[in-house]
Amino acid sequence: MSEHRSGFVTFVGRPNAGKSTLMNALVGEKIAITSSKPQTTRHAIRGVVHRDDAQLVIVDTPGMHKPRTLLGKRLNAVVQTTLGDVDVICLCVPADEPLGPGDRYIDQQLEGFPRAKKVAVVTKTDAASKERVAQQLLAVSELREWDAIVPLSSVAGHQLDVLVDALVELLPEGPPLYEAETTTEEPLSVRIAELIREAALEGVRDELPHSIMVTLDDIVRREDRELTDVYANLWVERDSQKGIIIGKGGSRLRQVGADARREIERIVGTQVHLDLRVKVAKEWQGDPKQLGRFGF
Ligand SMILES: Nc1nc2c(ncn2[C@@H]2O[C@H](COP(=O)(O)OP(=O)(O)OP(=O)(O)O)[C@@H](O)[C@H]2O)c(=O)[nH]1
Repeated sequence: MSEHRSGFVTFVGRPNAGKSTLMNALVGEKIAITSSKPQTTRHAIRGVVHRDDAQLVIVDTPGMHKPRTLLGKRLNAVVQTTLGDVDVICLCVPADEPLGPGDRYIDQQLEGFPRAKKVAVVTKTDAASKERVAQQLLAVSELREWDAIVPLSSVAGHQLDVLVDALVELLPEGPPLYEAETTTEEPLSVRIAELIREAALEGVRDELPHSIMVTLDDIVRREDRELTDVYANLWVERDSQKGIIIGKGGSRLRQVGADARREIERIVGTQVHLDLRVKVAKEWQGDPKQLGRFGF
């Protein structure tokens, strides 16, 4: 039997390419949020895939895009640091949309990381015809010399094992880096904040998704009963957005709270009481002080 392998892998690709969904499918536990809104992933989240012969540590990155706001610039800096550290970079390209300037821009950025092996992943094959998938594989293969090219569907669960095999082969030999039970390093507070943000993103449009930020004041596990109190703030940039989030008579906020609570209960393992306050941080995406407070 060959030696044990271990190392770091990250997924890049334009917004909505299916990176978060793929990582969740690989790790088998919901740790990165997914939504139909672009650019919802803001943290470098690690998931760990365990096998007898290998351990694959997956680092999720914010979408790589041309920065327009200060937040955009800081997010890109996170991406640069992440990519400098990993063993394999996977460029995700959806099968159901033609290759565009966004994909080429990111592909060109990969030149800056010569140490990493590079894998092309054609995602969402369930959403495209066989011919379309074949065309996309051809188009992708013309971008560069890849170490591997894998078409797959995270939703249908097709070819995920093929990707894991290909990635493991590209990892250096080394011991396991994490305990066998570990599936994520992300602190509980960050996971909870992300679940609330995911619930809040449901059904909102235009610029609002990017204006939403969630912070946690406290998580208190009651001693006398199976209950956890979560104190959270949902930040928006303008008073008008506050109204949208809260909804008529508070109806929308109640829905967000109920949706988030269900997901939080799954990861904390007790009932949850969620105290969710909506607050305004004026134009926080362009305010260095606010960005610092939010951890960017
Ligand atoms: N049909 C189909 N849809 C998928 C698949 N994978 C992801 N999607 C959908 O594509 C959309 C984007 O998926 P995400 O995983 O959030 O994409 P992302 O690349 O992480 O997006 P950002 O966080 O914006 O960078 C969601 O609506 C997913 O449900 C797939 O295998 N098949």
